[in-house]
Amino acid sequence: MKCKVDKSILTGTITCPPNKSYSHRAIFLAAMSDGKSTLRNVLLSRDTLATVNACKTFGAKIEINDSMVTVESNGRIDPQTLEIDASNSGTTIRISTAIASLSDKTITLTGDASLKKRPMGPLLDALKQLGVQCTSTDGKPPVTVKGRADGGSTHISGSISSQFISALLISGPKMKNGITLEIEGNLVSKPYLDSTISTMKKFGATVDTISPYKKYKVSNQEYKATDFVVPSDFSSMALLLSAAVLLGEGMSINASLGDLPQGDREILSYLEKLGVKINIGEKITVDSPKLLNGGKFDLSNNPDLLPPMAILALKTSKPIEIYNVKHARFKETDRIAILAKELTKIGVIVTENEDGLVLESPKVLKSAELESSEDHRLFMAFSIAGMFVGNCTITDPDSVDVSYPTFVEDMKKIGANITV
Ligand SMILES: O=C(O)C1=C[C@@H](OP(=O)(O)O)[C@@H](O)[C@H](O)C1
Ligand SMILES: C=C(OP(=O)(O)O)C(=O)O
Repeated sequence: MKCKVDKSILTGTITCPPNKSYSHRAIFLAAMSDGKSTLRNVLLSRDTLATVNACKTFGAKIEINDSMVTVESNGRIDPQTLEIDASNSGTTIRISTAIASLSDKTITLTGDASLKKRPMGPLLDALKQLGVQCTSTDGKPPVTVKGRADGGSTHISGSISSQFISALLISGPKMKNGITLEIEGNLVSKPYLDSTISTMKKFGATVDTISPYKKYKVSNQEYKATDFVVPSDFSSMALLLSAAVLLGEGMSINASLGDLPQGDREILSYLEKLGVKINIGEKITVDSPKLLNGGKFDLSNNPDLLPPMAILALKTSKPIEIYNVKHARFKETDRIAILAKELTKIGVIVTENEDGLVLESPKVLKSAELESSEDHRLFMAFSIAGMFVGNCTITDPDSVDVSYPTFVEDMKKIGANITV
């Protein structure tokens, strides 16, 4: 499927969707807690519904009423079926794989064509050290695990994904010996570990940080059912902020920021460095210069900011250099390669490096068909870029149901010329 986008001026208020990462965590931890948890402002998307289905498989009773989700559980992991389909969600399959290893049944975990290309090896190697039998398809899904994970000491590479570590921390309290986890090399996407530990704390579990992002100890302990409010999602907001910078005239963003840590809040400092003034009041607005400053950006901690940062090259006076984000190649797609190829089509001057991109403003803007390869963040970024260039076609609009199902209708309400 494709959609057409044309030059647009965005005016009015748009509401940022709930945070996908915290929605996943709250559902998983509630499913591991004895009692009833009430989760509010939960993101309901293809990814988080995959987590709901996984948790129902683990034995939790889950009811969804608009954005309020109630989860009832006895806290035990008792798989009702022997297969979990995580659809397009890396977070779901990584965390579900560790939780599934808490039972003594052989559980298969799989996903869609994109997910079947995403690495699982480091997590499986770490689980084997904890007494779990694991198989994979050349290090990728479908994978199988057979517990019961007793726990103990394990080590894992941090160079590909923080989700492997989040998965082990989350399942640690349920292992009779707890876990001591050592992370080898430099951990990518560090802030997501802070999100994991913060959410675990909300559900009554403590993590002993022996050395931040290097070594953790989690003792055997019970999760406690609780009420949880999901904040707005800075990863999605980054796309709306880039839209405001490129297309906004009187555009504002509604968001409930909360106080839970979000690594992608860094988008605010990156935009300030580019010369954009951010106004955070009842709503969020931006004052953008005609041309941005350019600059160098280490996105090791913020891989999902790559698409919204890359399209800002459409109006930069100096190059935007993005580096230290090789792990963006292991998302729904190889985002570095696709951004390089597709943004070149509309005139952006792109140099692709192994760990990032150098992007210079177009000399001449060119309309084109941009292929998002069913990657939700690429579709949204390319749509915004297409509204700046004009007369573009963008493939795979349905991909947004993964993280921002109302993106097209919300954007149209503030003036986006986008026709699916
Ligand atoms: O833990 C999470 O919720 C996520 C972690 C990040 O992945 P990596 O840790 O694999 O970089 C991020 O890209 C993803 O969108 C969500
Ligand atoms: C990569 C993403 O999520 P996941 O890893 O959960 O698929 C994303 O939301 O961009």
